[in-house]
Amino acid sequence: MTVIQWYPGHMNKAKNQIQARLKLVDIVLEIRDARLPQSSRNPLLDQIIGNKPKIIILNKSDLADPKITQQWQAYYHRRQQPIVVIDAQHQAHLPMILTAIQERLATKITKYQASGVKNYTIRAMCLGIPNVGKSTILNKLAGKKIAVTGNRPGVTKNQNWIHTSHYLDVLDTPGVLWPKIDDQEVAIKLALSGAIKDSLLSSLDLANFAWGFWVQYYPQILEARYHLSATELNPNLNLMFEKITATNEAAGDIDQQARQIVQAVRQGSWGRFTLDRVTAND
Ligand SMILES: Nc1nc2c(ncn2[C@@H]2O[C@H](COP(=O)(O)OP(=O)(O)OP(=O)(O)O)[C@@H](O)[C@H]2O)c(=O)[nH]1
Repeated sequence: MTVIQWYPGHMNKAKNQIQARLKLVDIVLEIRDARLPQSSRNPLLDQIIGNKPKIIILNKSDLADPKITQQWQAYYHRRQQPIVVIDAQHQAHLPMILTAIQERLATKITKYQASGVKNYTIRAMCLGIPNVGKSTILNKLAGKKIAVTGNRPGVTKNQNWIHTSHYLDVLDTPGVLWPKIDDQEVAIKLALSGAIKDSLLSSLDLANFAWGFWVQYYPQILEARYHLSATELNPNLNLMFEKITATNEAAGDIDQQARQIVQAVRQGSWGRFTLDRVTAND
């Protein structure tokens, strides 16, 4: 996982690099974490890419709550925003990206075909915040391990095209944008999913948030894991420490317990989860 120290100068540099490369492509693949369909995006991205066609790829779907992923798919369908849900570790999921590109660029492709161009190439680039799986997706598209380099601030790279086995070329240099973390809740969600460094937030804050969230959305997991009855479960973690310390996995002082909770969430020991929710008004 890479964590970038993000300053306004860096942001501008990344923006300029991405904008320069945008001119080379027909379509943007915006990679997000399926556990955080909203928090793992940089809201500036749409401003940066303007009218360029875009497909959202919700990656790491194997870690997300499948019911909520379906709700997010419906949410973006309602907005006519193409979206693909994948687990990039599975090669078999990748054709879904190609299909979505074909659909999104159908008019362009039809034009090529009508004018007799047989060997047309569609060019794409991946964009996203750190750790969402950009390199993994590029490697899978390439069908081999390639040296993927993000546009780290201050580093100028030559870009190469990855020729996939189809009519699609993808830039081997993904655009990296820092997430918008001026909101404490977004920062906590990103830290719980491993997108930003632990040291940016206290484990206790993370554990408190996780506990409250699980009590609300996944209570059965906590009940089973910490041998609690439904009536014992309290959303306030401070009131629960004594009870959960009785289980092996959450022993030690409060800080230690908090760290264990965060680790358990990250490792998936608290099950699959989605921290961003579609609300009734969406
Ligand atoms: N479970 C799961 N893990 C994934 C998936 N895709 C990527 N990963 C893992 O997530 C971590 C980050 O993946 P990368 O491909 O390095 O992410 P990136 O966006 O290129 O990250 P930066 O280089 O920090 O910008 C790695 O440990 C991957 O193995 C997925 O679909 N499911």
